[in-house]
Amino acid sequence: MLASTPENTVYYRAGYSIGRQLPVNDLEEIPDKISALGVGNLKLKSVKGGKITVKWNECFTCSHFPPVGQQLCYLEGGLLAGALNKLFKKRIEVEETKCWGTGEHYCQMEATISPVSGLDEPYSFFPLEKNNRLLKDLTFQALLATRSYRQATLGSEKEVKGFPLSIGEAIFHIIPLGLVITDNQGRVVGINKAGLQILGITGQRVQGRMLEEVIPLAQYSEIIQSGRPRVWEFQKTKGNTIIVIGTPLWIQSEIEGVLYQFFSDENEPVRLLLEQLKKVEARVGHNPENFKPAGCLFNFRHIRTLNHYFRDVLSLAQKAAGSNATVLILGESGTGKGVLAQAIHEESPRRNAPLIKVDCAAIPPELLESELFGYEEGAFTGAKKGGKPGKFELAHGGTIFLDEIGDMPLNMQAKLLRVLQDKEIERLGSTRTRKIDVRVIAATNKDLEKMVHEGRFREDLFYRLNVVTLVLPPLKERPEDIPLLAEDILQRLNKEYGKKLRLTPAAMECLLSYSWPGNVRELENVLERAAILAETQEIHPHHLTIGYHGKKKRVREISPLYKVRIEAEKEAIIQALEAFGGEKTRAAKALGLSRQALYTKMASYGLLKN
Ligand SMILES: Nc1ncnc2c1ncn2[C@@H]1O[C@H](COP(=O)(O)OP(=O)(O)OP(=O)(O)O)[C@@H](O)[C@H]1O
Repeated sequence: MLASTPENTVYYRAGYSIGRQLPVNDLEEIPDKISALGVGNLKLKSVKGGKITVKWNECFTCSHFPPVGQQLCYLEGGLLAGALNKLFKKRIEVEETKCWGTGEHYCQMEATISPVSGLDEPYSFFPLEKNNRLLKDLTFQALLATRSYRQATLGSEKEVKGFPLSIGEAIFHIIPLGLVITDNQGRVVGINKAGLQILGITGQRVQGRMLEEVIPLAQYSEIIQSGRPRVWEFQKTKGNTIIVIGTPLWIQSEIEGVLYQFFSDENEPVRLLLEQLKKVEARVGHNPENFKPAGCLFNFRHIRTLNHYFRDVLSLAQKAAGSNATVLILGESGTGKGVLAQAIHEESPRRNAPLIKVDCAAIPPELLESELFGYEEGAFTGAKKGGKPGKFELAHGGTIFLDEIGDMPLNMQAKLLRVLQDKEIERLGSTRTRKIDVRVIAATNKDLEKMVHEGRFREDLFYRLNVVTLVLPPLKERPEDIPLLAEDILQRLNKEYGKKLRLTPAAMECLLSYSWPGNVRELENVLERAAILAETQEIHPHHLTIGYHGKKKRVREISPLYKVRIEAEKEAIIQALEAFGGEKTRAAKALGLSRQALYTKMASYGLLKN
């Protein structure tokens, strides 16, 4: 392999990951696609058997260096290996056979294609799909490191020779992203300078310390166990949010360690990258049971309110978080019951263990028992080989969030009660009991007391759950929070859409005059829609498509007819696209337009993503 030291490996792998995401359909395309990233000019020199030779003129990394007597172009080698792997779906090794850094006039890379096929993806750093802008941004980030190196070392040859680190090490330290490498026991093997700076631990000795001491909420065991990259974020005590991407470092078929890259969320390409990652994770259903969506942890700081009653509820919740007490959260749909459950878990001593969500209303009653308690192999037709652990087992040591508990069938309520009393479960089809240590948070928008009176909810279970009860007020009872929430939501949307939207006083008036039957969720939806509709930086009342039933008074302002027509057209296009899952041909047909006419209108209304 081209990269020989751990630091060079990091660089090679970053290139590999980017290369793998280039949209290439045949070998001839690869030189152009890589050249377009701004890393030099590539030409295919020869293709013989399983060997492909590429000439690399003006290679970015080494064309800026005086000859230093060693190979340098790890990022470039990785890029080529990644792109070839994508094309051939086979393991590729790239060797740098000539390099400017060793005095040649161009770099030459030789790629060897393994005869064994299979979609080999050992370095899955950045699952970005086909987003070219991000690819370029990331390549650029990596290139910045080289440039910094050049600035640090250019001058005299003596200076380069006198540089105390290997080139790879130098890059590792100069790269403007925080990097930490751990071994497979979670011990820190290396941390670069940006890393020390971002974490604010400059000067302290971290080498050899456990990762948790360096990066809070570190998820190294999950990465080692699953072999998959993870993304999460944490908040510095005073300061911005830090986003961490942890990637397993495979050496042959063993995970030898984990590379953590971390960034501050102020960095635009990084924020975009994170969003992309979240979308990919959501689409592939990555770890669907885990209620900790990467980068979206709610804690008490995120739940802001000016309402006295709600403040009291939050203060009780915060006290309860420190204990093991069962919590029952009541409130209308969309008031933030799920958000509060997350905040309680995050504030509790169990925060480093899983928070597992079970939506009791969404799981068919006949499956609920096996979902909650798991099953043994052969327990029923179609049971998975080896059996399956239930949510209670998965939540061991952590918290289980039983959402929509009011929808749990009576027979399951009896079984749940037994589990809560005995603190042990039995998988379906098994006689073995397993001890479980799980904290329970339950939530519902139903009137449980009424259900108890009507015999639809077990009284004993109700009292078992009703240890600490938190009742969330609907938004209409805390209108003073609307500006606060709107501001938070707009801030997030502005980041998401790259806009600087603000509400006009009339629009704010509109929000305040509405009764919000769908609570905070509805407010989020209304603002998200407005963010798409707004053609300037201002959100006006006519951008707020507020549900008719909840209106306290008329909110639409009188507008010139041409504006009304434009808004109506825009609205119809959005609706049609939503109805056909974004399929433009079908949406165009339903709207009585040609596909081209639809594109033109979408472009003029700012509905085309760049
Ligand atoms: N205080 C808050 N600040 C910011 N966003 C919030 C807040 N409360 C709720 N939200 C947002 O409102 C939406 C609904 O919240 P959540 O799912 O927690 O409500 P819920 O009461 O559990 O709803 P349901 O009963 O329908 O499951 C979420 O998208 C959440 O991000």
